Amino acid sequence: MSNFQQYKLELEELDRQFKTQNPTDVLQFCYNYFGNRLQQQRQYLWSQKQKADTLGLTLFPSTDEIARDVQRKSVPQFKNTLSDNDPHTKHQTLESEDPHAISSGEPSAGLFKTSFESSQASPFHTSASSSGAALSPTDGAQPFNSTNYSGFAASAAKSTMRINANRRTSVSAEALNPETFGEDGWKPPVHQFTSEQLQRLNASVVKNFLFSQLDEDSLKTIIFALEEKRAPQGTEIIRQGDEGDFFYVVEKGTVDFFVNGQKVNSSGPGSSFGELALMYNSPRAATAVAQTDCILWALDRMTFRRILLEGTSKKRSMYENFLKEIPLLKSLSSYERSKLADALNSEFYSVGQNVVTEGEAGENFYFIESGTADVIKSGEGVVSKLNKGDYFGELALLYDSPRQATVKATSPLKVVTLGKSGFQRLLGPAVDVLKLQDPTKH
Ligand SMILES: Nc1ncnc2c1ncn2[C@@H]1O[C@@H]2COP(=O)(O)O[C@H]2[C@H]1O
Ligand SMILES: Nc1ncnc2c1ncn2[C@@H]1O[C@@H]2COP(=O)(O)O[C@H]2[C@H]1O
Repeated sequence: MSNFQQYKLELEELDRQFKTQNPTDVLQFCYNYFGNRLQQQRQYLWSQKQKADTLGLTLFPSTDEIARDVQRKSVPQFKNTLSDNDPHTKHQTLESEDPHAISSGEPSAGLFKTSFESSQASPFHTSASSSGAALSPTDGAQPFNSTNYSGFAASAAKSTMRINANRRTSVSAEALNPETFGEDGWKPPVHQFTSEQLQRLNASVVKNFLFSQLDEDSLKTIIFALEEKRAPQGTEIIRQGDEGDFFYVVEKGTVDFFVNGQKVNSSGPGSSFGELALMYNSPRAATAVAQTDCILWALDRMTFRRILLEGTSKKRSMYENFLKEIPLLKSLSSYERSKLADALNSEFYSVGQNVVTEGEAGENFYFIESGTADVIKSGEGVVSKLNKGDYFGELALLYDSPRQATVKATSPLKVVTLGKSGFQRLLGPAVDVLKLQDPTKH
């Protein structure tokens, strides 16, 4: 692609995003757009260093500090040079003991100088190796130990907030766009697993609904990019305000979440967390602490963005407004509604079709997104009429019983479905409301 074509593509993309987002501050918007694009390209080229050399691009200014990082073979993070000095950004500096850490309040000295930092190796205990070396069968079963924990806590304290502080940019503005990278040589990490690890992955993580929409190739990519990490009880897995590096799926244990020191949430096996900072390039929105010994599977930021970002953000924006309007879900926080959106799917039924049939086993809970349906009981006929925003199918899931009635579409029907595991995990206090409103008891 010629430089001119590339330039035109950039302008077209900027134009598209401008029209979608209609920003109030035009210069800031353009500034962020190009800063982020540059950051993405440099990050990408670092992973493709050879390609950068061929293009004659000097990626790194040769300061001593940077040379040391390169020698250590740590992967540098290319920052948007602007975020540190962005007048719209409220800076917050966490205490830093790291001599390489750049204070977020410091003015930048050059295009890449202050935007350059070495990524900190995760102090988590890792039992899958990215070097590709085969693991011994015992590797998957290392005991929890306190050294792992203290290492993690010390490292977390060193982080400073640097990217898009206190600001959540749109997902699309930040999304990596493979097309604009031309022939994209991005390669996800490929880890090797013991057969015991593979068994555990298949039994739990692979069934996560976030992965259920993926085609076979994407699913494989995700699975092999996952890294097993163990967090003994009390480990601070994520610290609020840090930048995002990994997305986590919980295989075992419970994780607590704190926002400004207040506990806001906990989640257990089958849940996931750490997506917000990766989706929006924003600082971590909460602190995540292992309430019990946890086994987690971590997915690196790039693989998350390349493979999971689009589906996740599409679902969140698709269902966000709809979920807000459902009375049953009023008690959920907006974050809980986002997590619920991740687990939803849409189904369509034509007039006269049964969505659920009396006496059958039930796997899903339903909300009506548009259209109408009748609830019919054998011997009684139509017992209820359902419209937009109504729900059904809760009884089979609440009581593990067969469907108590048939629900039939009376006009073209669009329903949003939630599977059994999401129903039990994501509805929170709404489950009590469902029990109270049981139609068979009224
Ligand atoms: N109430 C909450 N608000 C924000 N984040 C939350 C909340 N509960 C859990 N989290 C998770 O905590 C994570 C902290 O890192 P992230 O901001 O990347 O993503 C966040 C969410 O996945
Ligand atoms: N009077 C009723 N008796 C039984 N089910 C009803 C009634 N009214 C509405 N329903 C809904 O119809 C659904 C059929 O599947 P479930 O039994 O899972 O859950 C049921 C309820 O959501």
